[in-house]
Amino acid sequence: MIPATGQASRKVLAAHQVAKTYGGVYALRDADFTVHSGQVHALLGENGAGKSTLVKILTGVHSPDHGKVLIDGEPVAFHSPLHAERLGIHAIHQHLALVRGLSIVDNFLLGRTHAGDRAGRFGFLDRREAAKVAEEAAAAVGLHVDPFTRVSELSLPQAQLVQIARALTAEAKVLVLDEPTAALTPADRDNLFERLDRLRRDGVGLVYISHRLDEITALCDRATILRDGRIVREMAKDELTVDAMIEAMLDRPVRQLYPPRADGPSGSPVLRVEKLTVPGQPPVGFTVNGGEVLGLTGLVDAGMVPVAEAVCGSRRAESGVVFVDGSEALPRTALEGMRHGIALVPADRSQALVAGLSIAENLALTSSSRAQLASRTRRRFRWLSRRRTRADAAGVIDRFAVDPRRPELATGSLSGGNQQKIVLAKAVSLSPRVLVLIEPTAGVDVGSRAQIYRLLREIAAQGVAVLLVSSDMQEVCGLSDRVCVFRAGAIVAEIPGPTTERDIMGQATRPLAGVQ
Ligand SMILES: Nc1ncnc2c1ncn2[C@@H]1O[C@H](COP(=O)(O)OP(=O)(O)OP(=O)(O)O)[C@@H](O)[C@H]1O
Repeated sequence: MIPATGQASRKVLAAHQVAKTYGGVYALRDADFTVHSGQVHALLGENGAGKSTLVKILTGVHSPDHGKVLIDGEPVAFHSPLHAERLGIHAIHQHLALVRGLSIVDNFLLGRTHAGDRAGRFGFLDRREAAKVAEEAAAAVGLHVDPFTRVSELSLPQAQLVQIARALTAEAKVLVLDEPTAALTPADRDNLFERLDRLRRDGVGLVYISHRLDEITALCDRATILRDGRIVREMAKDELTVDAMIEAMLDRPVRQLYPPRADGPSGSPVLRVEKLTVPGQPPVGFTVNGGEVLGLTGLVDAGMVPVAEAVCGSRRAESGVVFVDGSEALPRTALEGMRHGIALVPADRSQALVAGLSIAENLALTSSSRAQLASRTRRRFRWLSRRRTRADAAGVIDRFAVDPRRPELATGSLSGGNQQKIVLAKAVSLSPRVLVLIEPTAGVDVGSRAQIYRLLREIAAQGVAVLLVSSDMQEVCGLSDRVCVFRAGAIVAEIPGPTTERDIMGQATRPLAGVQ
């Protein structure tokens, strides 16, 4: 295939017969993969298939156990990701790869301050010039902040935008993007795609990982499919339909992504939020009935996340009241929230998991009461408790299709999507009256997403009030019974029944006249 600029496509980066094991288990084997200049190459596969492992080898995060990496046909051994960057290989990883204690501009400058560096713009240390570049690059992806702000003061989506902006200013031969749109609104995503298209036309080779398959169809020139650590198929652009990609990844079709909504009216109000005020936002109120899924959505930082966090107690509200089943329940901590029957699936999965503990141990740490119960039981019947914990975990692994199916594995060693399934399972195991989910399927593969959506419907059908906060508008439309659209911290519209992305965006971007 010839890039749009007319120059011939070159093999800029390649993996040849690459293999990687973790603790003796293959995450990747016999992988041959080539990135061409001027093309967008998708890497597809279920959670745990080996995509991130391949990307980490191609970008200097890990060394392969076998095989080699080649740049422009020459073998290369990266010492570190910064070494790979200096050779023109840049990446936006699924996890945040910024230094949280440093400002945005200092993160932009990291590794780019050497004379003769490929990132020529930062070939000398001029913070003011770098700040200007950082500010412009951030604005171009929809983030308007002071470039001297520390990353630790940003929200997770904002920090992800910084990561994207930093990579886009690099003079890259190859840019690898692992789930870059998880935190983006459709408008920001379109903006990013335009930038990526420009990079493609300039001859940059792009590797793109996403579980949002419509993005692959829109953007990619070819795809490589991984299953259980092996490359099982290559697909050309004209084969990249959503159904064909699902079959290639899962080896089975997914009949229906979103389960049918409940028939008839939902139950009585379970969650009632009145005049809830979080710092810098106007008071808001809404109700969620038992059996109902209420979607909260809007543009990035439209204010729905702080509101949802205040409902759960993971963020302090300034004022307002929250009722669960008619009892006053404005929690001041997440633990208080759990005691009132409110469970949270947070956006940042690292908040909800102890990476060094096993799947079974993380699941056992769900609530103070359960933890106390477990420790009491553990003291008296240590062997029984461990057996029960393992058996509980095995049940969760089956129900949520966690891979690998080994309760004793540390959650830190799971792939991103599988970690997310454990976070969700922890919240569900509390038997909550109100389940609050923030970006619940970011990084989760399409087969597992279908299972999770079915589970959420089942949970709602048991009379639970489900509050879904998501920037994936397809998900909001597919799953919600009703949608509240946020803008500048206020609810600007409540849309009953099935709705469309277009309706939501119309409300999310409407001028603010009349809204406090
Ligand atoms: N640091 C690690 N230690 C042990 N095992 C690991 C580690 N990182 C990954 N693995 C294992 O390697 C396999 C491949 O994981 P990888 O992260 O490459 O999958 P992935 O295709 O990127 O999945 P996802 O879509 O969920 O991000 C998984 O079984 C995972 O549990």
